[in-house]
Amino acid sequence: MNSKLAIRDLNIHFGDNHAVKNVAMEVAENSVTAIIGPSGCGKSTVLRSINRMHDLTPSARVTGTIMLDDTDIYGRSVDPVTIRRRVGMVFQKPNPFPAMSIYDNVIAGYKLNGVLKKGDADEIVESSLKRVALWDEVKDRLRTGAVELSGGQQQRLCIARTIAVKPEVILMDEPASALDPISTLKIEELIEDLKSKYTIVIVTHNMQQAARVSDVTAFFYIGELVEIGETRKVFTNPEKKQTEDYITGRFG
Ligand SMILES: Nc1ncnc2c1ncn2[C@@H]1O[C@H](COP(=O)(O)OP(=O)(O)OP(=O)(O)O)[C@@H](O)[C@H]1O
Repeated sequence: MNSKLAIRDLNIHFGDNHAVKNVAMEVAENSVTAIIGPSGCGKSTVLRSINRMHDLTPSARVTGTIMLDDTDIYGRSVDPVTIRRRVGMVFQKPNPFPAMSIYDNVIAGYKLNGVLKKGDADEIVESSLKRVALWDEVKDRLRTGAVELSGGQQQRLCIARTIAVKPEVILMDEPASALDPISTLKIEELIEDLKSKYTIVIVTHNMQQAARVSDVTAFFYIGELVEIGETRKVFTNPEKKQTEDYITGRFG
């Protein structure tokens, strides 16, 4: 397996709360890994550690190593901004910039980071929107506000904004949980399509979704990684009783 991410001895505290305990896992390049587990087990906390989002939370303390290829994400000389460019994130609630047009939302990452030539911007907007299958729906109204889109379209726009800056890894925190079934299906199809180019880690509460979209599933319980393996195996023949109890709906 060609590892894109290698997590070792990961511990995360919020003050006295030891939220993530001794986690070790690897994520293969161009794969989809689903993180599942009951509410509060640390799924989002692990996900956010992969692009150093906890840097923004004063009470958070992260120890251990997370290797992104050969880069230790928490290495002393590593700039978190560089990491966030390489590791993009999509949130539960679509969060386009409300004052910006569809067009400007797609290239927002460049606007914050410097100048972009008009021709290059046009090309990035078109290719990113095509990649998320939104181009045909919005190509005639690129200058209208992003908030005029439906929730599902907004989420695809946010994914377009994420991929526009050419990340290597995309983290998704319950990206479809605020969407209707048809929009959810579109996001799931998109995930399948995106993995040819990106490495994806997705947190989901929806076990059918985990089973549909992921190659590998990691089951967490009270801050610990209980089991990680090929999704088909985890769902049909888990190694641990806790995993089996969770996926069969006995708790959670
Ligand atoms: N910013 C924060 N400040 C303090 N504690 C936090 C913070 N974020 C998470 N925690 C704590 O870390 C633990 C794990 O939370 P986390 O959100 O990762 O769980 P989760 O599995 O993603 O839950 P859910 O499925 O409900 O979203 C919880 O005890 C939570 O209270």
